[in-house]
Amino acid sequence: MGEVDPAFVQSLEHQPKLDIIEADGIPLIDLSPLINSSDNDSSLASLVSKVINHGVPLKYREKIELAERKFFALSKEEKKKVSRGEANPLGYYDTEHTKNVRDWKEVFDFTVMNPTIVSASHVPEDKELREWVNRWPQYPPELREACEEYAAEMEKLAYKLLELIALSLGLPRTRLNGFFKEHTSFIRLNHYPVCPVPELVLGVGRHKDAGALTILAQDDVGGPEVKRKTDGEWVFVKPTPNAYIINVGDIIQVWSNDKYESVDHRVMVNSKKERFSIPFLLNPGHFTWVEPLEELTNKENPKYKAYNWGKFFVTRKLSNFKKLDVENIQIYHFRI
Ligand SMILES: O=C(O)CCC(=O)C(=O)O
Ligand SMILES: [Fe+2]
Repeated sequence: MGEVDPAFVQSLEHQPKLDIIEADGIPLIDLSPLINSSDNDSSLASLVSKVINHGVPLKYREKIELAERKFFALSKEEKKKVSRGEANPLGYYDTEHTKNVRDWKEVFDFTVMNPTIVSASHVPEDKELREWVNRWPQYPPELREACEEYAAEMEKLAYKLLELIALSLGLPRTRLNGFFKEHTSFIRLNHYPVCPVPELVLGVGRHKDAGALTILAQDDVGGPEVKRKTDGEWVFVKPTPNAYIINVGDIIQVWSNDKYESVDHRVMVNSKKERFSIPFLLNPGHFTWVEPLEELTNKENPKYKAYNWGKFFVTRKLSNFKKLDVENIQIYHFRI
C-alpha cells in the first residue's frame, strides 16, 4: 500500500480511477460582451463552466500564484507560525478532513473582508458574534498585497457572475447582490504535494461547495473531477490556461429552488507533480437566512426550509477541523 497514513485512505468506493475520463460539454463562457456592456442578458445555464475574457488582469493571478508557491515552499515550522485555530480558522492548515477522510493537501485561508463578522458558535440560541482577522506570514512579504489585490478582482468578477445568474433565473440583474453586503467570502490557497499513492487518496474528497459560487484558478497540472449527472461517473476537468472554473454552490441551489444544482466534485492528486489552486468562495453575510426566493416558488412549493448562513458556515468549519463519526451539515437536512 505504500507509506501513507491510513487517515488519508479513501474507502474502496471513493478511490479515484487513474485512467481518467475527460469531461466534454463543460461550457466555455466568454464574458467579454458582459464586461464591455452594461445591459447584456446572456445566461449561465450550467452547474460547472469555464469563463474566459473575464476581465481579471493576468498580472494579479500571476502575482498571487508566485507568492503562493513561495509560501508553501517554506518549512512546516515556518508555515505553522500562521496556523489557523478553532476560534479564528484563518491561516495555514494541513489536516482538513472532507467527509471524515483526511485530504492530501495543505491550505492557507484568508477572508475578503477584514475583519469578517461571523457567528461565535454553531449553537442556534447563541447570538454572539466573532471577528475573524486575517493572519499574514512574514515570508514572502509580498503575499499579503498579492492576496488583497487578487481578492478585489475576484469580488468584481463574482458580482458579474451573480448578476448573470439572476438574469438567467428571470430576476432583476441585482436581485442577489444585497445578500453580500457584509459577505463572509474567503480565498483558499491550495497546495497538493506529490503523492506516492494517488489511487488511494484524494486532494479533496467529494463535496459540494456550501456557499453561493466558487471561482477557481488552477495551474496546468489538473486534478478536479466532477460527477456526471447522467451516469454518476467522475469526469476530469481539463485545465484551460487563464480560464476560471465556476461552480454553482448550495446557496444558489436553494435560492433557485433547485433550478440550479450545486455540483459534486473532488480533487485527484498526482504521483509526479505537485499542484496549486486558488478557489474564491463567494458567501453571503452571516445574518442571511437562506431560502428559496419567493419569485421562484409560486409561494406554494419551496423545497427548503430557511437556514441561517452564519450558523451553517460555522458548523461546517467546526467539522472540517476533526474527524467526526457523522456527516457534517448539508442543505438536504433542510429539504422539505
Ligand atoms: O483545488 C481544486 O481544484 C478545488 C478545490 C475545492 O474544490 C475546494 O476548495 O472547494
Ligand atoms: Fe470545492
